[in-house]
Formats: sequence, C-alpha cells, structure tokens
Amino acid sequence: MASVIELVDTTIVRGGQRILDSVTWTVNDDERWVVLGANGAGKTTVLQVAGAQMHPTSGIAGVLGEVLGTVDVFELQPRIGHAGSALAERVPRAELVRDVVVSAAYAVIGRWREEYDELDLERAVALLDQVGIGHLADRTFGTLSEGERKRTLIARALMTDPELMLLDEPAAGLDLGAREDLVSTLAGLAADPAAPAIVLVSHHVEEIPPGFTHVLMLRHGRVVAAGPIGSTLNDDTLTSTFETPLTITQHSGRFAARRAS
Ligand SMILES: Nc1ncnc2c1ncn2[C@@H]1O[C@H](COP(=O)(O)OP(=O)(O)OP(=O)(O)O)[C@@H](O)[C@H]1O
Repeated sequence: MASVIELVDTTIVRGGQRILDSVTWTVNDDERWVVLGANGAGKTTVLQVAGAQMHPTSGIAGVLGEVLGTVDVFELQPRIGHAGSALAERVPRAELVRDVVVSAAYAVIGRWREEYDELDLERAVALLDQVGIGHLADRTFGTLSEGERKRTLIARALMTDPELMLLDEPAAGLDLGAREDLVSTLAGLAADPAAPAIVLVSHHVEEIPPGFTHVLMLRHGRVVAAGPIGSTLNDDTLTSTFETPLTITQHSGRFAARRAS
C-alpha cells in the first residue's frame, strides 16, 4: 500500500480568502474516496491540488510520490485520469466515441491522425465495454446522452492506465436512470482490484457508489471529518458539513439523506 495523495497542512489563498485551510489528507492506492461538501466548500480546489493543477500557498502537497513545487507537473499529470464537465465541453461533437477514448493515449482531444495503433483501439473499445457503452463506440460524441458522455469520459480517463482517477461531480445533471447507471458503473470500477485509486467529488450521498471506502467532508475549506465511510459518515458529520440538520440512512450499500425532523 502506497500513498497517492498526501496533503499536510495544505492551504490555498485566493482573493485574500483561505479557500483550503490547513487540509491534511492521505489517500492510499487501494482506496476509493468521496469528497462531500456544500457549494463553495473547496471540493474542486482539493481535486485541483490532487491533480497537480494547483500548488498550495502553504503546507505540503504530495501527489504520486512527488512533492508539488519540486517536480515537473507535465510529467506528473499524464499519470492522473480526469473526468469532469470541463473536459466534456472541449470534445468535438463530431468525434467518434472510440476516438474520444483512444486519443487519450496520445494526450490530445480530437482525432489528429488517421491511424491509431490497433492495440490502442482494442483497449479503447474494451474500456467502453467496461463502462457499459461498448455498443456506442462508432457513434459520434455529439449524439450521446449526458450519461453516455460521462461514461465515455470515464473510459477516456482510464485509457492511459492512470495511478489516480479524479471524478468531479460525474452524476451532475443526470436523470435518475442515468445516475443509477453511472453509480453501477462506478461501483464496478471500485470493485476492480486493477482500478486506480479513485477520488469522486459530490454534493449528494445518494451518488456514493457501493464499494467506495472513504469519505472526506469539507466545510469552508476545512476538513470536518475524513476516514472510512462506515465510521465517518453519520448524522453529526453530515449536519456539520452542510450546516443544516440532516439524518442519513444506509441500505444495501447505498446512502440517503434528508432533513432531520
Ligand atoms: N480564483 C479565486 N479567487 C477567489 N475565490 C476563489 C477562486 N477560486 C475559487 N474561489 C472560491 O473558493 C471557494 C471554493 O471553491 P470550489 O470551487 O473549490 O468549491 P466547491 O466545493 O467545488 O463548490 P461547488 O460545489 O459549488 O462546485 C468558493 O467560495 C470559490 O468562490
């Protein structure tokens, strides 16, 4: 077991505000984390640090065994898979789905050469199968539903065999059926011992896939609680995180929250 993210007293200051405030957090390579917090809590910021896209103002941030600020981030970033809405907006709508995935191996978005390595193409289609949309490999990205696009981007993020996978609100904007399909896909990924360490940002406990092992709870840039889901996610920590009285239930590995009566 090795750590893939190691933040020690990591603080980020922007516009005079501590948008991350003394965050200490360790993610090991066999763990699947959910980051929970209200709007503006610092979830995306912590993901940007974990993705070597932002350096701490103070404190230490270690990612994949390297300390940010002492390493060439352009060597580090290809070892990290991302799937978020910012990437979805950059994919050309006329791109074939399998090309959206395979082009990750060439660190580009958008098909830029006529011939891809046959093994790369086979891997791309296998990954699309793994996320449940192998049958869509020859469609164009623009014709996919929101949920199918999200799953395409997860397959793309896996294409480079990353050591760390970062998912920023993958279920945002999905209808109930598409959300459930995505949760199943992510549960499958979480259960795969060959899958990388995963960090998933969400606002909603209903989106936590079964098999996710740990939770980091943030409020106003500070850690409210962090640790194994079973012992960390409860009425008290959820109420404190969202600053509203909440109660949480668990059934068959899934969570649901509502206002406490
Ligand atoms: N460049 C910046 N200058 C000033 N404030 C910033 C800057 N970038 C982010 N912030 C602030 O930092 C806080 C944390 O932002 P962040 O995007 O990490 O929150 P979040 O938890 O991901 O929120 P959401 O759930 O709404 O996406 C927010 O209050 C945001 O306005």
